[in-house]
Amino acid sequence: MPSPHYSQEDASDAALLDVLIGPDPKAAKSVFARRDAALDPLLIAAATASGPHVTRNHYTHDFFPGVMLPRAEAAWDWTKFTGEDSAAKASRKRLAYVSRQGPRRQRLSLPEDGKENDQPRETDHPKPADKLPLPIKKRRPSLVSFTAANAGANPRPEVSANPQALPPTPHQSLPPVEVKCMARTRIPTPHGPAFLHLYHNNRDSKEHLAVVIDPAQLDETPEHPSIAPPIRSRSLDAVWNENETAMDRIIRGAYVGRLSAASQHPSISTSKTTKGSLCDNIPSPLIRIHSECFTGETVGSMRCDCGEQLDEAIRQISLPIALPATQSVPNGATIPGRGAVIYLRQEGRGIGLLSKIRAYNLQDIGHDTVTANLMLGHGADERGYEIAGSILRDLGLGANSVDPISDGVRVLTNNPDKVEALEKEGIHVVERVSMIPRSWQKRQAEEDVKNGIYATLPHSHDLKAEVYDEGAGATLIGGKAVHGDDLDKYLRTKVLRMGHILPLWMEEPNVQIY
Ligand SMILES: Nc1nc2c(ncn2[C@@H]2O[C@H](COP(=O)(O)OP(=O)(O)OP(=O)(O)O)[C@@H](O)[C@H]2O)c(=O)[nH]1
Repeated sequence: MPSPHYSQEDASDAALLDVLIGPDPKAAKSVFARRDAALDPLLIAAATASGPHVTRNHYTHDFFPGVMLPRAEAAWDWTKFTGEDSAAKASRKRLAYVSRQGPRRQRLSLPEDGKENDQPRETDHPKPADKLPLPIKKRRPSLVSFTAANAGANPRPEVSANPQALPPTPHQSLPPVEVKCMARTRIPTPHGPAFLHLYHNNRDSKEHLAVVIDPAQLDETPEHPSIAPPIRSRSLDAVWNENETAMDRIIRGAYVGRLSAASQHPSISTSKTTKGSLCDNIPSPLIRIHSECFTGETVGSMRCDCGEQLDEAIRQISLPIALPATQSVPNGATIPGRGAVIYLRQEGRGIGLLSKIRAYNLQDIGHDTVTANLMLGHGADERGYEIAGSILRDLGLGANSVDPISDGVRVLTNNPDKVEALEKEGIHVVERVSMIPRSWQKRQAEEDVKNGIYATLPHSHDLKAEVYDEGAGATLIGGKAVHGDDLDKYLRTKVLRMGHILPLWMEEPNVQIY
């Protein structure tokens, strides 16, 4: 019964509500009354209060959108359902979509009741440089280490259904990282052929990659394995389901040798069958853990050395390896270079491209790369290497892999933290190989010539003459050396503030660090 102070319109609304939520007259005779009646008002309220015009932050707007506004008309022209003609439509009062909230700028600067998103974010108001905490590296929570039992050829990375089964970890909510290579294909590069592997994982939704350099695999057949054991993905070569066909395996890249119209050999599911005849004295595979850098690798930015480093890593890994004479290879041998670049999608040292772009602007007004990150509320370095560890294990490159193909790896990096992180993942680092910027190598060589150490530039060693040539912005794969003031400042900061191991031989006194 409507309350006596209701208007007539209210009363009709109340009557409608009553019809919608009141007891069903037919059901009234039944033994069971409607049990969902109490929910109906909630459902109606939810249905009417949501819709394409309502967002989480705009729930206090009038819930009926401006259906008559020109912009909304095409989508919400209800007159065509009511048979209203255009004159009647034009004479009808045009509804306007009116917000009862204050302007966003006002709400952000004057948080009323601590509602989410009403608080200014740290990135909106960078901290002054002199109020910053120490540059402690903020990393993603470290993950539990893999065991031989759970590493290797998992057909599908899955979260364990039984949390009891997980080994104890300070972050109980995180399952162990599992990766699965979804596809592999041959990529010809300026430095030689590579195999690109695309990985999925159970930790983030990013597609991390492995560029495997092992061209000996191209000449391999099941009957004629190569001298060094091939670097292959266990999860890719696994049998994914009992119905998979040879063509399924070929399409995802689980094949042996070189794929062509005339040659298609699906791989066999265990790496043992494709394992080459182990030769002693084969150096451990050379690897690099590389973090995505859109600006350096795609745009050719000379603010950092990332593009050059990616190119240089692929180049160095592709260099042929001379094997000394041993019992198994009495005359010695030269085998193609072998190793991998694990390409992690952790742009901007893990802070993302948006924040990195903001950080660049802070750098332009005088802050270095570390300070800029801190001012934006980020850590100096927010990267993690657990996924890299899992990918290396999947490729048989960790001592704790299922069926490892080497005892350890040689790592191309100047960053000691990376070495430490890999060791924590159970990947044995037998050697750290420095990544000296090409322009520094050239300058060093010129110094040596000046000092009479060489008569000419020492182009005879592994760096080809043309690689020395500085090409502005030539940081892309197959490019030359990159050089510039911004880059020098960046490199100096990495050495002086981030502990990267590089000789600052070209140090000039009085150069301000940015
Ligand atoms: N936040 C931020 N990230 C940057 C900047 N310049 C490059 N990066 C990112 O830094 C990452 C590469 O890290 P670096 O610190 O250059 O080198 P590293 O990988 O730690 O060490 P190396 O193995 O020796 O190359 C990439 O993800 C780049 O996008 C910068 O100015 N600010």
